[in-house]
Amino acid sequence: MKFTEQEIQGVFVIEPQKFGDARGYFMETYRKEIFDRYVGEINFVQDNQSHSTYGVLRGLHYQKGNYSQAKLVRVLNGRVLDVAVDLRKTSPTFGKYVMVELSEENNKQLFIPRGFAHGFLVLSDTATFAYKVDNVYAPDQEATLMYDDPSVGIKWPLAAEKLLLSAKDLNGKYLADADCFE
Ligand SMILES: Cc1cn([C@H]2C[C@H](O)[C@@H](COP(=O)(O)OP(=O)(O)O[C@H]3O[C@H](C)C(=O)[C@H](O)[C@H]3O)O2)c(=O)[nH]c1=O
Repeated sequence: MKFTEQEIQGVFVIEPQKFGDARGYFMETYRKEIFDRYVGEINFVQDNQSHSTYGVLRGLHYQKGNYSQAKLVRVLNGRVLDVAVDLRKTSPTFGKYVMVELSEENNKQLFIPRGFAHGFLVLSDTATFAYKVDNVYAPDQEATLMYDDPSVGIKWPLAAEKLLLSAKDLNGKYLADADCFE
């Protein structure tokens, strides 16, 4: 299992070892003792899974304050562009983002610490997305950072008219008004 820290400190791309044979393949996708050695102790408490079609953009979401969630995300089927935006006010990379292609082909995972907005854009016909979080769902603490915030400047490869977003995601806040993290 290979861990590569990204240009935003604390964000890691993780690449599991894949064992192929005539039947198919096997890989360990998470082992706490290894993960904690590279990332620091994280106690995941909830697993999530979503399925989306081409052009769906889910995000950019986060839970406010102490309800914030660290996330370990991966793609079971398909291909997505995964994005994490640093919302930690004291961070030298505040307002900056990491964008990583996660797919069933590259088996890459992304670890996103607490204090980030997270989302992804589906680039395959469909995509099944699975992830662990270290804080349970708190719907009344949810917030959305607008995917098209010019002050963040995320370079999505699809034009806005080709995107499919939920009503919630079309009515988020821009960075200047967002509930960021101390
Ligand atoms: C997140 C969540 C949602 N739900 C229910 C609430 C809604 O009835 C339904 C769909 O929720 P939502 O539209 O918020 O789902 P996504 O747009 O995929 O939200 C996720 O999108 C981005 C990528 C994230 O990183 C977050 O984990 C999460 O906000 O699932 C639950 O019951 N538990 C949960 O933990």
